[in-house]
Amino acid sequence: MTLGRLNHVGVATPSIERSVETYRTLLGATVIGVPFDLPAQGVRVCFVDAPNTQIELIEPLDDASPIAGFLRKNPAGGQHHLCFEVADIHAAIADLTGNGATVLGEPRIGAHGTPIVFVHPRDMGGLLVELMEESKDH
Ligand SMILES: CC[C@H](C(=O)O)C(=O)SCCNC(=O)CCNC(=O)[C@H](O)C(C)(C)COP(=O)(O)OP(=O)(O)OC[C@H]1O[C@@H](n2cnc3c(N)ncnc32)[C@H](O)[C@@H]1OP(=O)(O)O
Ligand SMILES: [Co+2]
Repeated sequence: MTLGRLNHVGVATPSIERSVETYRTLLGATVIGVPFDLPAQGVRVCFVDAPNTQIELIEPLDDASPIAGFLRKNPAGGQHHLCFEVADIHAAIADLTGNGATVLGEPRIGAHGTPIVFVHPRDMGGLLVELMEESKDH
């Protein structure tokens, strides 16, 4: 596989509303999306734009959400994952598994409407990595 651009930095938060206010007032964020739910992934999402990438604020929709588990360990929230773009998610999965990495589950549609997968943190030095198939319409 070929590592593509950093699409977003996933940041877990107990409150998207409070986090948006912090990014706006402390960091001067101006382009802030409308929060939306992704029930299939158990998260509520809000994108904050930076010139070269996005912050993906993610809040748990329920106790079964992976973000709920993260917040139980990190109640204030914090950096959760990095998401890189790939040209072909299936080719990337084949390369990763061929190199012994653990890909978590099957590709599913992520917050940008394209297929995503996650690589287990133990394969990436403690970093949760999301791979997102780059959108074909650009
Ligand atoms: C809508 C999709 C959206 C998008 O961009 O399109 C998103 O990004 S949604 C993001 C939320 N979804 C996910 O995170 C799905 C993938 N995550 C998982 O499958 C789990 O969270 C997993 C496997 C990373 C951790 O599972 P779990 O929390 O149940 O297990 P543990 O707590 O025992 O953790 C095992 C091991 O991993 C370490 N860990 C957990 N979370 C993270 C993290 N975010 N970053 C780094 N490391 C993490 C945890 O500390 C444990 O380490 P150990 O040394 O074994 O104690
Ligand atoms: Co993400």
